[in-house]
Amino acid sequence: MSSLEVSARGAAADAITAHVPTLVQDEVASRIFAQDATLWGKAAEEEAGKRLSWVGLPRSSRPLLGEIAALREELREDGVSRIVLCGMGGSSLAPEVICATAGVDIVVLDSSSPDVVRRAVTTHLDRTAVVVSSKSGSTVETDSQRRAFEAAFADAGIDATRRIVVVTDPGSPLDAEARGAGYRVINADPDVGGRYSALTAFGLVPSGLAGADIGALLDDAEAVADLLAADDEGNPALRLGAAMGGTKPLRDKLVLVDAGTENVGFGAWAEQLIAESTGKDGTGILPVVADGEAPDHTYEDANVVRLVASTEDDDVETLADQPPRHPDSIAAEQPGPADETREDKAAESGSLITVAGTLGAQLLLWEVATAVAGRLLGINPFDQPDVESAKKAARGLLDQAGSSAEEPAFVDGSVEVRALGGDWLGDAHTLPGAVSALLEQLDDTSGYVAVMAYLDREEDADLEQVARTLFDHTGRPVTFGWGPRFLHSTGQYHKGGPANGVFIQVTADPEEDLAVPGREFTFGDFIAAQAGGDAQVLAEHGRPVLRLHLTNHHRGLSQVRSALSTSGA
Ligand SMILES: O=P(O)(O)OC[C@H]1O[C@](O)(CO)[C@@H](O)[C@@H]1O
Repeated sequence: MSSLEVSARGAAADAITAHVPTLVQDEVASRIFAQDATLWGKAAEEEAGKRLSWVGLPRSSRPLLGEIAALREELREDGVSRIVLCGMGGSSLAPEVICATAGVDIVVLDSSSPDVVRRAVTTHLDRTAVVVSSKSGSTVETDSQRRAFEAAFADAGIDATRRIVVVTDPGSPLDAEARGAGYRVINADPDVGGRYSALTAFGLVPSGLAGADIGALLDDAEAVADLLAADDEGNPALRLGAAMGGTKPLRDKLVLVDAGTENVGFGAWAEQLIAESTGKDGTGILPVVADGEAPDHTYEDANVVRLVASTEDDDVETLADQPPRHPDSIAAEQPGPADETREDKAAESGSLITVAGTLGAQLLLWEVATAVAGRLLGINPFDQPDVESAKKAARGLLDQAGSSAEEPAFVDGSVEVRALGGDWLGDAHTLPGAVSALLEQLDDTSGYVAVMAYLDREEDADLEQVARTLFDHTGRPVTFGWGPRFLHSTGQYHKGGPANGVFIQVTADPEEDLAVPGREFTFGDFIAAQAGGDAQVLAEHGRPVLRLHLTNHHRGLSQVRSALSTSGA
């Protein structure tokens, strides 16, 4: 059995029938693996020309294995048993999934919350090593986190050159600075973009140091490389890409449901790959990492992906076994009412894709499929033009650090309420009323709700449940992102994708602020500027944004959870 299987039903299967023959005829798969930059149009050619090296990583990354193993041994001999990874988006999402799937511990620090950073730098520092990962070397979150660790190691009398490992592109600002500081530096392949970097040093170094079997990961990816490069109608990546980007009308909400996959937290990694690759020029695919069952998502623009366990071969047919669907064969395929399951019903009315495969195989599968979907959508899957706008706005607000935020529309208990992006608030004067006013802006055939919580994803984890209650109430897809982590994932889509999102932002004063050594701003200034900057840019794009700021963390959070969970939502 191949370690990679895909099947599709409903609109997704029709998209496969409609597009795969042409993709095969145009030799798209083999051209991707030949790093042909012309596949996405003239405007994308320059960027694509330096962003396709990921197709060779299962082989080209192998020299890293020995270096990482030796470094892991050296650190263990130095008493290290805790690995902290400082990195955003593509510099941390893959190690998070790789380690969770391998069952090894790693602390992923992808927050600028003072309370979160303080916890990371003050816990078991004596047995901690830190991987600082940044492709550009200029991501402010990662730079600030590094500074905090450097200060902590210095205060503890620990030699940072023995405890800080840097992963960055050759020649980045961080590359020179880290080498100058005497840190171990491992350069990554510069011709791979962040969200495609799972099998580069960005994915492998932190995961290997944490104890994951990264050799097996590369083996699993290599085992399917030829299958994914084949100009063949059975190619799972051509089929998944067609199913993702080729439905007609476009089903642009890709609902990722964990239906038993062994790849823990896979949706969080796929979310950045898909949202940041496709969400631009007013189009794109919005990943919706959903809890619950596939059949819950029956809205017309849903394309549901069931991520099943590799061993479930009775539920999944390799597409090579499933003849391309022909319109008059569709009726014959439908199971009779008697033996219809909820899945069948979902498939008939909607669009259902089932994917199984080892993590290594799926990392490569989804990278190829996203590139194929990008071609069908007519966008450049390798740039992220709108991310910079939020970073620029945040920098502008940082320059005004300390100045008070604009006055709230009103305060309800421990929550300051602000409404941006239009005068949709009306006469609402309570938190539930403001939530109702925002949800009235939601288009009931194409809209989505994005909850963006600049809070502590460990301590405040149960807030994520509001995604389900808002979905139950609105019947529309709801995404939940922790800030600023989501800014490097769905953030691009929110600003560059279709203008049909409504946004709920939750921020809070920190328990205690934390200085960023060597900077005029604190972590508290920074995360507030990131939230303010993103809200500002969303509003400038005409998106309605409800900003909720907790003046008392516990009481405010309880009010927000209630307002987003009651039927009044
Ligand atoms: O690895 P870097 O350069 O720090 O960038 C982190 C992330 O930020 C982005 O550049 C923008 O979100 C992502 O594409 C990238 O994965």
